[in-house]
Amino acid sequence: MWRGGSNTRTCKRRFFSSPTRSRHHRPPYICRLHSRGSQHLKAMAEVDHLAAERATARFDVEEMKVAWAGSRHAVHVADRMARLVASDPVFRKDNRTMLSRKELFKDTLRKAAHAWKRIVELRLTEEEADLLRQYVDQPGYVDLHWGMFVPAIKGQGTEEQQHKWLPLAYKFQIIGCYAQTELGHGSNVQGLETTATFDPKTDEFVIHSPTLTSSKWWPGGLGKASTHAVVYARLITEGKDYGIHGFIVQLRSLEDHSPLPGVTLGDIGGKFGSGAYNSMDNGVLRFDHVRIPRDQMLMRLSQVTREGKYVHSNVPKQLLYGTMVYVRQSIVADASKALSRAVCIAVRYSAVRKQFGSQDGGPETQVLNYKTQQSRLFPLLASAYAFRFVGDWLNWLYTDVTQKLEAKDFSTLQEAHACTAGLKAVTTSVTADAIEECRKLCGGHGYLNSSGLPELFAVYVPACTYEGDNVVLLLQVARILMKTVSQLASGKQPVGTMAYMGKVQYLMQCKSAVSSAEDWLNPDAIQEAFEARALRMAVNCAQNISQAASQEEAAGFYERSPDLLEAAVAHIQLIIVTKFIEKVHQEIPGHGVKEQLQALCNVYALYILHKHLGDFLATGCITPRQGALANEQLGKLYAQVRPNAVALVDAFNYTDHYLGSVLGRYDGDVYPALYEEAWKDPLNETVVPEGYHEYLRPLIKQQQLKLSRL
Ligand SMILES: CCCCCCCC/C=C\CCCCC/C=C/C(=O)SCCNC(=O)CCNC(=O)[C@H](O)C(C)(C)COP(=O)(O)OP(=O)(O)OC[C@H]1O[C@@H](n2cnc3c(N)ncnc32)[C@H](O)[C@@H]1OP(=O)(O)O
Ligand SMILES: Cc1cc2nc3c(=O)[nH]c(=O)nc-3n(C[C@H](O)[C@H](O)[C@H](O)COP(=O)(O)OP(=O)(O)OC[C@H]3O[C@@H](n4cnc5c(N)ncnc54)[C@H](O)[C@@H]3O)c2cc1C
Repeated sequence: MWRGGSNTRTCKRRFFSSPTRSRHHRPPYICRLHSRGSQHLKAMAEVDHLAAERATARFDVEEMKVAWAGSRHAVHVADRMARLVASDPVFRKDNRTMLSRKELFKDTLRKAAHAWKRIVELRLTEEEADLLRQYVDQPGYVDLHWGMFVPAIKGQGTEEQQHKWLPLAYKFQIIGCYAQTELGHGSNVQGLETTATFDPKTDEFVIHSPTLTSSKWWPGGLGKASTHAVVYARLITEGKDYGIHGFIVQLRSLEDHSPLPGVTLGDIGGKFGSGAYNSMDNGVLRFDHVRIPRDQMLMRLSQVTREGKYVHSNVPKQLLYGTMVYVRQSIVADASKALSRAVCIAVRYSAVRKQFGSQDGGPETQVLNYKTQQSRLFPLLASAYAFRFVGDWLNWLYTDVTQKLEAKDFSTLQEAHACTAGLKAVTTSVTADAIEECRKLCGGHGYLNSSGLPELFAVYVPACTYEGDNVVLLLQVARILMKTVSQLASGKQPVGTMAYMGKVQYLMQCKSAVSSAEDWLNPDAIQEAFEARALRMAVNCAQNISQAASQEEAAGFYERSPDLLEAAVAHIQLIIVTKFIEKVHQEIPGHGVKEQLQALCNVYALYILHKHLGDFLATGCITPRQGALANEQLGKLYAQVRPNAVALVDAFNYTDHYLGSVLGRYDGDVYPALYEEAWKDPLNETVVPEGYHEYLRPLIKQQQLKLSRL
């Protein structure tokens, strides 16, 4: 009966109804846990398996938390919001990868509603509310509502339009998304096909999807949740196509959520990974001559008059792309969060995990002590810090440019575009690859969902594509680099992050003075090598393009685009290194904090130099010997980081809830957690699996029968 009986009875039921028997069948460790109950678990949680690691840190972790978060206030608020989320059972997420798509989506709606309830009840500030949503850590329609719909209205709506729509959005009386991408075009925004044709008879726009490929496809929150969208469509008036513009369109009834007449919409289907981005209802949308009032065209940049006349304000057309610029800078800030989570898991687990080295019965070696582990992991740790600081700087730049735009100063628009596009591309590509590397650094256990790494990767990796495919964005940077190089001859001095190109005479011929490994600790030596490499790569590309004299410039650019991509990456890496060096030059309080950041800055720079040694050598910035010295210094830096590694990830100040990883637990008590987690899998709900009677038993019996006949 027990073995062959109903396989739908759960283990839980059996354990409680027949303790003796269940103990017999239940894995021994679980029995021990349950018999001792929560007291035992509590006692276990008090053991800090990483205490010895924490004791070797040579800096003040609390002060490093401040350096990471940006201020004492930021640490305090983040801490409060993280704990608020972690202690609320509604925000539980450990079961997420086991939910069906429908359950996961409903769970997301529930969490979003509960988060909003808490935000209102506790009267949280905008800063606190943003953090709370971040710690809920589940992609959902609210990301697009707050992250793109509201900013699009703020950036492209007139005062009057903002006055009308923003209060509705702020109180969730409407839910909005950002509907730009179509089935046929995403990267090429000018190629979008949806039309918005002005009808002067009724003072309305007619929104229409003329082809299958014009169907809106991908917008997050569109599939099931949104009532409204900012829709990007070709504006046609007086028979003329004026290109892409934004329109506020209602999609669903505010009474029963059904699609409005002429609107067809739904979810586009399951996406990569279990759990992960499947909590988001990315959607498809088609319009069949849907009419909206004229005043629902976002009219800050250009207008259509009552008579149907098109009027463009005296501002650059690219301001239409402002929402994307805003989100790209947020994505850079987000990269350091995702990367630091993965690194935190891999560092803590590497300190716990031991393999080999105990021939004489002594302790085995912590895998974190292997030089190969360090050389793979510490550059990622350094990158997390580097991205954090360049993200802060980019946020400053964005705010500065926005203020200038308000004052009708458009001089820094190109700089904002190049920096947001390039940094978004480099930081997301590195982070996605780094999460996967962290999974490998955790060996087999990293492949388990309970490590948190597979889901983190699956959620993160589309960042390389959304908000602009990374290659497309880097080519934008390359174009600006080529423009800047071409202007050098005319004596125009480049500004902002391109200013170094003004030192062209020097940087094209300088030779690095490094003669010992320690010389690479000099920030000037690093800065010079990175500047010379970036400039020489850009100039080489420009020369190659112009030498293809038979070709048009655009054709030359197309031909050389793989090299241009590398030149753009070199330029962006220079920005990251420069901003890290500038950060370390600042006053940084706290015992040993500045020294640790200095070491990480050097790790980041020398790792990039080592990884891209080909570029540095090919452009003649450094000699092979100097390259070898950089690698030698890198090894010394890894040894310096090693005793501080666990404390450096503690400084991220992540709760176990937010990390969502049995391998990255703060207390390092990994094995009982892994063991316990396994038994939560739905497959373990029954001892005998479903399907046994249909498939396994007949197979075994058949074989037994055959054998018995022999
Ligand atoms: C939503 C969450 C918000 C915050 C949370 C942060 C945390 C994030 C975590 C999770 C959130 C996940 C949410 C994901 C949501 C995803 C949304 C989307 O994907 S929305 C769709 C995004 N689509 C794109 O990015 C499309 C990319 N394509 C383009 O941007 C353009 O087509 C282009 C590639 C730039 C080309 O444009 P175009 O053909 O018009 O022009 P060009 O000829 O190339 O250039 C003409 C000149 O314009 C300049 N330019 C181009 N872009 C800009 C810009 N943005 N700003 C300023 N200037 C720009 C360009 O340099 C040319 O200049 P000149 O040479 O003429 O001087
Ligand atoms: C998870 C997710 C969420 C999204 N959310 C939204 C949303 O909320 N709203 C919205 O409007 N959109 C959204 N998008 C769409 C997203 O913005 C686009 O997918 C993205 O801009 C890339 O465009 P594409 O899909 O057309 O790629 P494609 O351009 O078709 O890219 C395909 C390949 O072609 C290459 N390529 C394209 N053009 C060039 C070129 N000029 N030179 C060299 N190579 C090129 C690319 O590098 C890539 O390798 C989302 C996408 C994802 C994956």
